[in-house]
Amino acid sequence: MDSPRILFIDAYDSFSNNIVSLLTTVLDAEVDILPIDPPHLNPKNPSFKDDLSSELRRYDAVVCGPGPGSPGVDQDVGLMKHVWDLGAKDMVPILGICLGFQSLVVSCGGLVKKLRTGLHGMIRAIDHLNEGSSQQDGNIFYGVPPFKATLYHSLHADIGQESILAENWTESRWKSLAHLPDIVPLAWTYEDRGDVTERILMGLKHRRKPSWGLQYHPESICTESTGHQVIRNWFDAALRWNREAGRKTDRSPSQFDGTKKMRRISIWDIDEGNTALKQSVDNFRIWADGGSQLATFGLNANHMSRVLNLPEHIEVPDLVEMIQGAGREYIILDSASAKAGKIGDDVRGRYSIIALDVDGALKLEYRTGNRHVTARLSRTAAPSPQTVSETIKLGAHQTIWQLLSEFWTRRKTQGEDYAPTPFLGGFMGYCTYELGLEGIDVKLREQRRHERPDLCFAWVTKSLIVDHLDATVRIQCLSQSESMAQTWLNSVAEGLLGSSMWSQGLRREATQNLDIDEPTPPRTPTTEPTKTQIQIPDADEYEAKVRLCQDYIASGDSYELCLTDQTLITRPRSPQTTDSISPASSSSSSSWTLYRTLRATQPAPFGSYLRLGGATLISSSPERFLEYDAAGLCSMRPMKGTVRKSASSLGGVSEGVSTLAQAERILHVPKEEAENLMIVDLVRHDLHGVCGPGRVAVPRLLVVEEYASVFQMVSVVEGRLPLPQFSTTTTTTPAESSDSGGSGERQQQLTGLDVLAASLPPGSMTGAPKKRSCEILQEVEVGGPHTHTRERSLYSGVVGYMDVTGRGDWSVTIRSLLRWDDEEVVYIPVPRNAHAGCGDNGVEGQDGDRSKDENGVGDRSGKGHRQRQELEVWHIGAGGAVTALSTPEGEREEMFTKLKGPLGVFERF
Ligand SMILES: C=C(O[C@@H]1C=C(C(=O)O)C=C[C@H]1O)C(=O)O
Ligand SMILES: NC(=O)CC[C@H](N)C(=O)O
Repeated sequence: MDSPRILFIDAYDSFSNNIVSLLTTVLDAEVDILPIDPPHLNPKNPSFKDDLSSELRRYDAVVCGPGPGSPGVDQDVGLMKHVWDLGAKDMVPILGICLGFQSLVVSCGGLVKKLRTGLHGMIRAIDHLNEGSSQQDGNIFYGVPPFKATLYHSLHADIGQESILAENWTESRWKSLAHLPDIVPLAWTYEDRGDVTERILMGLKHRRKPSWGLQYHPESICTESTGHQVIRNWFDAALRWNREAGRKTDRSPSQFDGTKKMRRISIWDIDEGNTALKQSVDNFRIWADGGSQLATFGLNANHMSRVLNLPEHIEVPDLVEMIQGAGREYIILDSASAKAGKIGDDVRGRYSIIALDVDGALKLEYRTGNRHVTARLSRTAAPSPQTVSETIKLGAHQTIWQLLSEFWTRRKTQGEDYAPTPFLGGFMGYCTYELGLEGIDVKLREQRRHERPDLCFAWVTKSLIVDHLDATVRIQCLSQSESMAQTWLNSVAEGLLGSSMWSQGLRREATQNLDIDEPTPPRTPTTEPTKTQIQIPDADEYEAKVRLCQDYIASGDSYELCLTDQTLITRPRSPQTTDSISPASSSSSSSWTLYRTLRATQPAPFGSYLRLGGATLISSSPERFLEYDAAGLCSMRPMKGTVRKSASSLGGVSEGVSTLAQAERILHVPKEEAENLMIVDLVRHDLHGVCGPGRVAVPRLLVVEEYASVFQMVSVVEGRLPLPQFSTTTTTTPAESSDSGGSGERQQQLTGLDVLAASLPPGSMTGAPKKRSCEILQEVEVGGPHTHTRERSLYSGVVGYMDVTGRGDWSVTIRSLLRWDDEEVVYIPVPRNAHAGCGDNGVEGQDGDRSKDENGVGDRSGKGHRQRQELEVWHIGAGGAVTALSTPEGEREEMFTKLKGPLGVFERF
C-alpha cells in the first residue's frame, strides 16, 4: 500500500524541516512542502480556490507550519488563511502548528494577542485533556501521558479564557466559550507573571471541521517524545475523518511544480529541470575542458608527504616564518589553543593547517549577484610576476556551489583512508555573511560600493599539517609528478631542519611575554588622526538597537536576533600590507604581528590568519560551524551563551567568573538555554534539509565549555548525508558521465558543499527564523547616527576547507580582525603644527584622492595644512543573541566582552 501523503505548508520558518522529519518518521508518511506563497497559487488568480482544492485533494492531510509574523497579516500566512474555510466537498484534515494554530484561531473568530513576554525556547508542562473524552471526539491528546514541550511564540490565542473565574477553571477549561463555539480547548499552559498567571491555549480542535491546532512545537528537540503520541492521534483522527466522510485522495501528480520533497536543498536540485542543468554543466565543461592552465590546475594529482618531529618550542607562525618568506596571500588555520594548553584535551585543537605557496594556488572567486566566477592564478616566477584570470559563466540556474562541486569532483581522490591527517589538499578559503544572505534570498539593503569577493577559495596543493598531539609536522603536496613532489618535500624539510629557529629556537619574539589574562577596556576614540583611532559602537545606540530587536520579537517577527555591531580601527598603514608581508621582518604594526599577538592573548581552536582575495583576516574563533567526513557524517556546533572569564570587568559593569562550575550556574538558566536551543533546532532544520528526514541527531545539548577568555554553551548536532541516489534525469555531471555509461541516470552525490550551501549564514549569527531575522537585522544594524559600516562581510561568515577526499571543517568567523586592501584612506587633515607621529609614511603636500572606503572615514577635505597619510581600516564585529528575556545593558555588555579580546591587540602597540 502507498504511504499516506501529507502536505506541509511552510511559512519560511527555520524549524519546518524538523516538523517534516517528525511527520515522516512518526507517521511513516510521505511529506511534500509547499511555501505559503507559491506563484502558481496566488489568491488573486480567478481560479485560485479551484487550484488550491485540487492541489490539496492529492493529500491525506495538511499541516500548516510555524513562522514569523502574525496570523492577521496576509503575507505572513499566505495560503494558510485559505485552507480553513474550504467548502464541504473540498474539506481536508488539517493540523496548524504555532503560526498555523494561530491562523486557525483567527479563522474561528478568536483573537490573537501579544503575550506579556515572548516564550521562545521555553520548555513548559502541557496541561492537556487526556481523559474523559475519547479519540472518537477528535481529542488528539487522549491517552497521552504528561509531557513538556518547547514554545516559540510571542503571540497567543485570546478566546476569552481570562474571563473564567479561578474557582471554575478546573472544570471550565475544556469547554468552548459561548462566543466561540467552534473552538474546543484541548491543552493549556500557565505562565506565572508575578501579578497574574497567563493562561495560554496550547491545543484545540474545531467543533465541526477536521481542523486541529497546537501552539507548542512538537518537533523541537526539547519537546518530550511522549508528546509525539499527539501527532499519531491527530493522524489517526484525520484518516478516520477521511474514511467516514468518504474522502478519497487523488494520487495523480500535481499540475504544478511548486511542491517539493524536503531534501530540496541539494545544490543539484534545479527548478527548471534538466535543460537548465545541462546548460549549467556545459558552461563549466566548456571552461574545464578548454585545457587552459587554470582549468587544468591540480588535476590528476597524487598525495605525497613527509613527516618530521616538531621541536617543542616551534609554533605555527614560526613554521610560516621559516619557510614562507614574502608572499602576498596566506591561509593558516591555527589551532592556537592546543599549544597554549589552556583548554585541556580538546580534539578540535589537535591540528593546524598551513597552506604553502598560496600565491601560486588557483583561486576561485565569486561575488554575490554576479553570474560568473573568476578563476585567478598568479605566477611569481621570473621574468615578472603576473596574474592570469578567466571568467566562468554560471548557467541560467546554476549557483557558485554547483561550480565548486564540479571543480572538486574532477579532483577528488577515491576511497583511501587518510584518517590521521585532516586535510590532504583542496579548497581553503572564506565565505562572507552576504554570500549566505544571497543563499536564503535576502536582498542587500544598499548598493555595494566595492568589488570584493564574497567567496574566495584557493585550491591548495602544498601544505603543512601540524599535529599538536603527536608533535609532528607533515609536509605534503598534491602533485602530478612523483619526482617533483619528492624534491619539493625534501627541500621544505631541509629548509625547516636547517633553520636556526628549528634547532635553537632563535627568533625575534615580540609577543612572548604578554600578560594574557588582563584585557583592558576599549579605548574611547582619540582625535589625533595620525595615531590609531578606535571607534567603538555607541553604547546607548547599541542598547536602543537591542530594544528595537525586542519590539520585533514581541510582535512575533522573530524568536531570536543575533544583533552585532562593528568597531573600526583606523591607523597608519603598515608598509608591508600594501603588496606583500614578510613575516620574518614584520614590523610591530603589521598584520602578522597582530596575528601573533591575538593568538597569544586569545588562543582559540579555530584561529586563523588569511590574506586572500584582498582581505586580511585574523581570527580567534572558538566556534566550529560545520565539520564533515568523506562518508557524509556532518557535525555542527552552535554556540550560544557567553560568560566572561576572569574577575576583571569591563568598565566595572560586571564580574567574570573563573571556574567551569560557576559558568555552568550562570549559563544553565532559561534565558541562555533557550538561546542555544533555538539555534539547535534551527541547525537541525538546516541539516534535515540536506540529509533528509530522520537523519539528524543531537549528541550534545547545552554543554558549557571553557575557552581562553570566555565560557561558552555549546551543542552538537549531527546529520548523515544520504547515500548517492539514482534519479532519472537525462544529464550527467562531468565526473559522473563515465560511471553512468549513458544509461540516462545521474548519481546525485551530496557532499559537505551541499550542507555548507544550505546552512549559510551560520544560524548562531542570525537568530531564528533565519530569513526574516536577517531581513530585520539589515534594518536594525545599519540604523543610527554612529553606525560605522553596512556589511558584516567576513565577520559572521565562515573560514575553512574541504579537501580532495571530501572532508571539511568550517568555523564561524567571530572574535576576529578584518581589513580589506581596497579600504584605504588617504589625506587626513591634521591641525597646524601637529606632530605627524606616523613614522616614515607621512608625506606632506601631495594631493589627490584615493579614498575608497565605504565608511566615509577618509573622505575629509579639510582646508589648510594637510598631511598625506595612508591609513588602514580594521573591522571587529561583535554581538550576541537578543531574545525576549534580554536586557539592553546585558546585551551591550556581552558585545563589549566579545570585542575586548580582538580589540586588545591594538592597544599593545
Ligand atoms: C556574535 C558573536 O558570537 C556569537 C554569539 C554568541 C552568543 O550570543 O552567546 C556566541 C557565539 C557566537 O555564535 C560574536 O562573537 O561577535
Ligand atoms: N513559531 C511560530 O510559529 C510563532 C508564531 C508567531 N509569529 C508568534 O510569535 O507567536
